[in-house]
Amino acid sequence: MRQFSACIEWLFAREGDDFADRIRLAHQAGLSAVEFWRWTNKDLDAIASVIEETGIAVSGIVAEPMIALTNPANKDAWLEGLEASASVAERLGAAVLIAQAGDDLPEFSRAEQREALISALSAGADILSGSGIRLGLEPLNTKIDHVGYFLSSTAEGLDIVDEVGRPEIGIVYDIYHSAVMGERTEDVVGERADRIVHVHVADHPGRNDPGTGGIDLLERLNWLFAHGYSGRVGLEYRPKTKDTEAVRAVVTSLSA
Ligand SMILES: O=C(O)C(=O)CO
Repeated sequence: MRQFSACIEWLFAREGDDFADRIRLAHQAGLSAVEFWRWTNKDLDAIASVIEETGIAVSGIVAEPMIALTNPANKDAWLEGLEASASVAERLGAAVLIAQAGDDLPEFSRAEQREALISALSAGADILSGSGIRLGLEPLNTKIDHVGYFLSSTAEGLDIVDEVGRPEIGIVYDIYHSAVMGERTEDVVGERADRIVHVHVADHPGRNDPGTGGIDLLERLNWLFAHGYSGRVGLEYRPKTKDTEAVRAVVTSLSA
């Protein structure tokens, strides 16, 4: 059965609720996993205790600090943060850490930035080795949400992952970002679905609930699972309503 993970930065975010409350709501809605972005701004004790209470899983968190890996000067600070992020992931049972490449920096050539990225990720693989945690580099769209970001191409992200050549390093494939960039999943992923550590979905336009826009999300998910992806589907969208039933309907509509 396809497993879903609610991104509680947006889902179940009701006024006055803290993140522990959002996790409880996700559990009540029948979700088996949640994910969130930064961990340094969260009450980790409260989160750990609600995970214990509900039995829900944390699928992934973001590796901090979120500094540009495209800048070689950031490597040491990022690696130090990665160690701390991996400890938090271990504590919460999260198998995925998300890495963002950072902006395309005018003071460096594209080749220099790619080199910096590969060097940071390779050293990051040493830190994660044996932990069971995989780090996913996330391509993002540069047309709407992340103008100026270095990595908007899924194929280039996969090339970088292949150049690093370590099982600990993969990509997060966000179908929304990919579709906004005009990519077709089968063209850009090809035979490399096993390098995807996590998938995100949202519809376009609006980055709202699947079914509110024009992306063929179910077909793309079906293709990914048929071609070797076996992880969770992260519901990372801005919900149009705060209605739990709407989340359930999304899960049903994207289930195999
Ligand atoms: O920052 C974004 O837009 C993301 O997709 C984070 O996962």
